[in-house]
Amino acid sequence: MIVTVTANPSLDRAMVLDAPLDVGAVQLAASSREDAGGKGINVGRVIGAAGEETLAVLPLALHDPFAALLADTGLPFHAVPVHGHARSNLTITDPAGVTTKLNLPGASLRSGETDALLAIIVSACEGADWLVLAGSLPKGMDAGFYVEVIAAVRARWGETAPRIAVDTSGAPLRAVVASAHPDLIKPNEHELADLAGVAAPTEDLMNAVLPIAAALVPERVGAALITLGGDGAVFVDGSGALSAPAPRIQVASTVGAGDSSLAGFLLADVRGGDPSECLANAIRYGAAAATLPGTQPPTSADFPPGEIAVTRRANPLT
Ligand SMILES: Nc1ncnc2c1ncn2[C@@H]1O[C@H](COP(=O)(O)OP(=O)(O)O)[C@@H](O)[C@H]1O
Ligand SMILES: O=P(O)(O)OC[C@H]1O[C@](O)(COP(=O)(O)O)[C@@H](O)[C@@H]1O
Repeated sequence: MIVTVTANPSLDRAMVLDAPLDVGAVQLAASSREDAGGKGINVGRVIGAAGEETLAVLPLALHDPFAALLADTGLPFHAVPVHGHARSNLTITDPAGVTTKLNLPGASLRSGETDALLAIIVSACEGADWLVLAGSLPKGMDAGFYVEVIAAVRARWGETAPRIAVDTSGAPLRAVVASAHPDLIKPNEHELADLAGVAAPTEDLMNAVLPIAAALVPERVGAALITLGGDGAVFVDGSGALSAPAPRIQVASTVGAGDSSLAGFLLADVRGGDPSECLANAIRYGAAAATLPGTQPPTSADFPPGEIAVTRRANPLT
């Protein structure tokens, strides 16, 4: 079972343009769709669509229009009652597949609501294989919330605690890496560079991120899956490093591609795959997500054709 946490869910509105985005002009969009989004929800939807057991934990206000969209997904969820409505995030995709994302900070949680969220996450982890802590934290929430969650889950479940994957950025990611030793992190190249305090690489992404990721593993994190958009992904764990290029695809919307990669990785892992199979599945799912409009969960029917070539890499630090 894979439990996902989305502390800051988002009603994702995706607009498709039939001409490049003209900043400052009035422009007619060709189409639009709305999805119940947020990183943990997206991960859970992919896992559920693949037939594996999953539970999404999230804060949700009574009468929030987000609830109807979430119910439509069929994703099993446990909602913690809160006052603030889910934010809306806007994505604009042009004919070349260039995606512009405008994300809101999300409504603050009151302190009792944060405590309730923490308690529900801990109890939801009973018997789980993985706990996925994904996305930003709502405005005003302490950047150490995920650290607190990880400590509480491990204290409650001890030897039987799930492995913990974290897909976040900025201060919450720094806090987790500084003190919580997650089993897996999934930054992209920008989030990894920000974490390491270096400029984000702009070329030769695989070779650029390998030493940055390797410096974190295994002292600070058990493993790192670094996704690189159309350049593929890199995986580093205690036994070494792997890389795989992304297939060439027709991009519809890259929203949810990173979440789908993480879901693909975890799906292969819970089905007994080795790191190479997990990385290949991450690439397949990420690329499949990018071919779908909006934030839709891909399935194996959406996989791009062909094999994913995984390469074992020399340790860049030796
Ligand atoms: N333009 C693209 N072409 C092919 N695959 C892509 C493309 N963009 C994303 N992907 C796939 O999705 C994965 C995750 O994308 P990425 O943009 O790195 O995630 P994030 O949304 O977290 O930044 C990539 O590793 C790749 O497999
Ligand atoms: O929580 P954050 O970091 O603000 O991101 C939320 C947004 O990211 C998404 O989860 C998509 O994430 P990815 O494109 O990185 O896979 C959207 O559904 C949501 O609008």
